[in-house]
Amino acid sequence: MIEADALSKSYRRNRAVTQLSLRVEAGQICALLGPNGAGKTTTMRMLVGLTEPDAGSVRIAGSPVRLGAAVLGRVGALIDGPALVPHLSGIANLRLLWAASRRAWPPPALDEAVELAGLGRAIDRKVKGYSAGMKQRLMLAHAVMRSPDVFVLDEPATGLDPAEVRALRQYLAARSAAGAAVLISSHQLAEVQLLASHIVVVVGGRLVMAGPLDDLLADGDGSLEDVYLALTEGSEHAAF
Ligand SMILES: Nc1ncnc2c1ncn2[C@@H]1O[C@H](COP(=O)(O)OP(=O)(O)OP(=O)(O)O)[C@@H](O)[C@H]1O
Repeated sequence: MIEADALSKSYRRNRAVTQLSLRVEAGQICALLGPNGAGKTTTMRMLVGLTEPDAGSVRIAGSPVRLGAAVLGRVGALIDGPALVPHLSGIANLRLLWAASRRAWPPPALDEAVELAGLGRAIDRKVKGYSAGMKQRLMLAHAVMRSPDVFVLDEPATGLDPAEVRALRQYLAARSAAGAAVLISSHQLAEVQLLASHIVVVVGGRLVMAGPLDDLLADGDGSLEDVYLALTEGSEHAAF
């Protein structure tokens, strides 16, 4: 469903991503892992047309991706978050963001999205009174309310409490079981180990490992943290 081929992106002379290819098939939950500055967000932005690659290509469900491409209507993306309007309520913000799709309100999975966001009656309160976690949950609702079958989520669990993290994990597991392709970035390796079927590790903008989680864990003592730290050891500062 998600196919990225040889993506490269530089910011001035800083090579953020170099020749990166990855695949996420229907039914897979793929975790994109790497140290700070490894190029995860840049990669995800290229996958959904927010950043144009210098080289390489992206296809989703077989269609080339560029900003405004129709296929992006199938994608639930959480990257940097949409700009929220502080003086509008949570639900009014969702309505405003949905208006960009030029489809009739409400979106197909609005109820599910609002429930996942767990904002309760706060959905009708102004966003300027929201905590960081509440804003994150509203942005999550924005990503899922269109009932996407492709997910590109950059650190979606940031600011969520344990119950919300579990609800998100269960939601994504159910969606992937129903045939969705999910790509998620995270630094929470214990959570990733519970959620992901596949792992992609990037360091300094380059792919260092990709494959099924079970294969990755088979050689060690079963800890994703140990495997990940061995793969990325000494690289933390190389990315800066
Ligand atoms: N808009 C930008 N302008 C200039 N440099 C950028 C920009 N966005 C990212 N970079 C640089 O590109 C590299 C990759 O950054 P990116 O945000 O993709 O990494 P990341 O893996 O998502 O990091 P983190 O785990 O901290 O979120 C870094 O060196 C970063 O400083």
